[in-house]
Amino acid sequence: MKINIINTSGLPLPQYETEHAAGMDIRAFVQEALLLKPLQRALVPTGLQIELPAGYEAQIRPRSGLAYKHGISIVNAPGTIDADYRGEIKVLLVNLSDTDFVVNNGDRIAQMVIAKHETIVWENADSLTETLRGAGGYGHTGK
Ligand SMILES: O=c1ccn([C@H]2C[C@H](O)[C@@H](COP(=O)(O)OP(=O)(O)OP(=O)(O)O)O2)c(=O)[nH]1
Ligand SMILES: [Mg+2]
Repeated sequence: MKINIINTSGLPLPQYETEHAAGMDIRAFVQEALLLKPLQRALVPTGLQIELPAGYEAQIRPRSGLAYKHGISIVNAPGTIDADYRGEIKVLLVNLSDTDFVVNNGDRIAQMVIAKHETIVWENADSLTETLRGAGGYGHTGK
């Protein structure tokens, strides 16, 4: 499937790093290196604008390597790129470690998964079907 993209970053397009990868790594597009102090967050530009077909979304997810080695995550994970959004995609990084982290131009800071979604219509109801779980949750089945 082809999706229109505008790339003003001069960096490589997001790409699948392996044959069956779900996510394409996306890169930071910054004029100068960005310093993220412990617990600091930043909206990191990518220089990318996309045109998703109706019924699709793009999810912006953390990379596990950055999370494990440097405590770098995404505040709103998974970020949601709506099909009707035409602005620049940005990544809301947060440094959850106790040391500074530097983002350089071109660094692969996150990954994007293109996914289908439903658009639903609510049906007002007076009751819902019964299930074994019922209202149980939050660990009610035990460890
Ligand atoms: O990580 C993200 C999340 C969102 N967006 C863009 C695309 C998305 O379509 C738009 C709105 O995102 P969202 O719905 O999550 O934010 P909101 O706070 O609900 O803003 P809005 O009222 O504009 O929908 O912002 C990004 O670039 N990166
Ligand atoms: Mg919204």
